[in-house]
Amino acid sequence: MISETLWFKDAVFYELHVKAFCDGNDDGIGDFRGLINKLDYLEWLGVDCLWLLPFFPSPLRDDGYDVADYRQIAPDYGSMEDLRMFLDEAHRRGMRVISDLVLNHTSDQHPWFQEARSSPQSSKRDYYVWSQSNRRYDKARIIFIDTEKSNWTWDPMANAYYWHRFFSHQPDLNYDNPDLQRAMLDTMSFWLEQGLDGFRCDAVPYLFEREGTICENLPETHAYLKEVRKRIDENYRGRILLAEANQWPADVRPYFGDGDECHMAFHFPLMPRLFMGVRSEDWHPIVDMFTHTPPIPENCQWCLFLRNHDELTLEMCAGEERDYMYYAYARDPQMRRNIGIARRLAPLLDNDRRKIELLNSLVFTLPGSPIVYYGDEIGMGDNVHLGDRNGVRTPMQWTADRNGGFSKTDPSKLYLPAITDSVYGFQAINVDSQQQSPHSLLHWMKRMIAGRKKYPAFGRGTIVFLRPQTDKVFAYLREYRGETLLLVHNLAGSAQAVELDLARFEGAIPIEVFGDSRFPTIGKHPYALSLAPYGFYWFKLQRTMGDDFSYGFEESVI
Ligand SMILES: OC[C@H]1O[C@H](O[C@H]2O[C@H](CO)[C@@H](O)[C@H](O)[C@H]2O)[C@H](O)[C@@H](O)[C@@H]1O
Ligand SMILES: [Ca+2]
Repeated sequence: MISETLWFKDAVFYELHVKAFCDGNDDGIGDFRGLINKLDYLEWLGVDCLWLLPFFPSPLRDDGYDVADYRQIAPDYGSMEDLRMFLDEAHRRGMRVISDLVLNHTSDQHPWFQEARSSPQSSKRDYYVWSQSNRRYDKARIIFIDTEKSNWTWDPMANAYYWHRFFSHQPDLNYDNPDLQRAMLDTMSFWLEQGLDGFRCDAVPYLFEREGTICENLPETHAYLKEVRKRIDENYRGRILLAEANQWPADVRPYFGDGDECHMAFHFPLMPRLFMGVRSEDWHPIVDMFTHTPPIPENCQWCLFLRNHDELTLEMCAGEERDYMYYAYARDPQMRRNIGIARRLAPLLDNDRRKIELLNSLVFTLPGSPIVYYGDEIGMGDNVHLGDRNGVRTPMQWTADRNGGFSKTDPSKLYLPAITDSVYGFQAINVDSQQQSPHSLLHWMKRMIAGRKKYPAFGRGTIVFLRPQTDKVFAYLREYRGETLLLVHNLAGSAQAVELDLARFEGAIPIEVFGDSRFPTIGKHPYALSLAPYGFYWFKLQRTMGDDFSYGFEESVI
């Protein structure tokens, strides 16, 4: 029996920013009331869990990742009552909701920091990391290299330097302080009591600092996360922790612990390799990444994504690979941010519907749970001229009406301008028109979400990569409790013929799952398929009488 506490292994996630989704009071900023009005849409789409970006009071110098109060809601987004109503309505529709938990740092406007800087005697002084020297921890890299010159900033009021891994207005919290540790655990409980189903734990590798190390992934961080998990297991079973650790898989693996730390973690390095694989028409970069991915405990899951609210990060790409990604996907320097590319999915893929479907098919069928970034289900565009990462955070496009149906306010009052260009503007790309067209990308995404949810093997199964002669055809098997799926993707922009060694499945009938059509029975000889440019198949291998499907080939559990 599938355990309900492992729901996240079968779930399709959907990431959204409250402020960007729907404006319920027409002041130009999205809010919980607006979001409630759109829950029917999300239920219709079929997603299982919403991930909300930070919705707490904030000076918004890092779009809410600079938290000024951990226990309130930013007034622009609504009240606590609105949040509770939203959670009830989401839960009533069978959807779960997780939010960001910004553990590593606060805004410099947080009362803790204001108090801490005011006096060395303040009870909050030790909540932050202070020094008289800016040379400590000098092995730690600077993450936002496009804006920051140092991880230390001098505070004239405190008469000391304070430590920050991100923007200088985001002082790092000091996890060596037991009171701070407790305060953050209590913050977590506070939101779980309101009904949240878990957290995306922002920037988890950086919680502790130790001299002589790079100050990432330290044992102390894992010990603290185990405490966090313990509190969840003891009091909030079924809620989850999703680690945001932009690291190599071997360094992310410890965030799962022995199944006693985070339930999920993003697979950051896989993401650019999916784009590389399609651009170079070669499955090797993708499969290589899985060979670098250690097995994880059975009660854990990877989170797979194509795009999110940040730049398409290239932190986990070495020199040549990074150069290739910039060359392939961001020739215009305006598209680059920090170490990455600030573009949405559709423009990255030249708005080529075939490539958009192909890449989505990969994140929906490789081991892990997929996350869809709001707007990517309709192929929304971006605006590279907006600062920071704002170009991919513009208002959701609902209709062809004023402001794309996001808000009735004067367009000049929107928190960010809506996309209006002739290709991606809301007049051309919106939910309303795509809902009316059965062949739209939106309907296709809905069908794919439903298709994935029919087969537990996607969320729970083993994977075996087939190695066809051609580099252009990426094929693999997913297997779970006797259910075998065969996935075949043509990474090339030209039609391909392929022969797959499926002799072990002799007698089985591949059923193409979207059309429910039977393909020729698998025989002793290589199985021949032809694929359209960027085409792909999802097959269920249907047994015939007497098949036991015990193949004896090596299975890799990822
Ligand atoms: O709160 C600071 C930042 O935290 C997350 O950052 C992550 O995104 C960065 C890219 O923008 C990435 O380089 C870093 O490794 C991550 O921790 C959050 O997603 C950001 O929006 C936020 O600015
Ligand atoms: Ca509003």
